Amino acid sequence: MTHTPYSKDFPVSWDELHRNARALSWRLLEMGPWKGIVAITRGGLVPAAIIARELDIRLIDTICIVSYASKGAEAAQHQGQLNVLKGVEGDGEGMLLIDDLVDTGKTARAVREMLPKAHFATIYAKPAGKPLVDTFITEVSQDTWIRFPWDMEYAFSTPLADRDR
Ligand SMILES: O=P(O)(O)OC[C@H]1O[C@H](OP(=O)(O)OP(=O)(O)O)[C@H](O)[C@@H]1O
Ligand SMILES: O=c1[nH]c(=O)c2nc[nH]c2[nH]1
Ligand SMILES: [Mg+2]
Repeated sequence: MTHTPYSKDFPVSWDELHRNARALSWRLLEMGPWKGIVAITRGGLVPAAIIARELDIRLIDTICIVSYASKGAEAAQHQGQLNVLKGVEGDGEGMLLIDDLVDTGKTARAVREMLPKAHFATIYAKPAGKPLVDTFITEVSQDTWIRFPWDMEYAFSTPLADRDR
């Protein structure tokens, strides 16, 4: 087992994610109008779809970027080099830049440089990344790993009394 900075798990259900994405939509609606959305793949895709539906936005583009390993639950908690597979044209004026979360802020810093005039919004923010986000809904501690519903499935839960403590 390799060491990661994450000691807490924060599982998020589809219901909870939907509710938070709608709460974010309410905030963004008041700040609009918006010309379109740039979703940061892949984590930003689901929040972007919900926000686009709520704000009636039809123009949706992507920045395709990867920084955390994707093979296996533990490997996923290790950040590597940022790899931008696809960018977007322009400076982001009037556009919403949407991601699921900011953690260290490394991804946020890179996308803000690419689209300096865009409004950057996420559902979740950890303290190190928080200053880089214009609007977010829920803060979690830096040592928390958020488990998104698309990364989980229903499984047996070991009773608390049987777990190593
Ligand atoms: O603030 P940071 O430390 O840079 O981390 C945040 C980024 O990490 C995750 O993406 P990831 O690179 O794992 O790719 P994915 O969206 O395809 O899961 C998440 O969706 C954010 O985009
Ligand atoms: O699913 C995820 N949960 C997280 O807490 C996180 N931080 C960076 N990248 C992440 N991906
Ligand atoms: Mg991502």
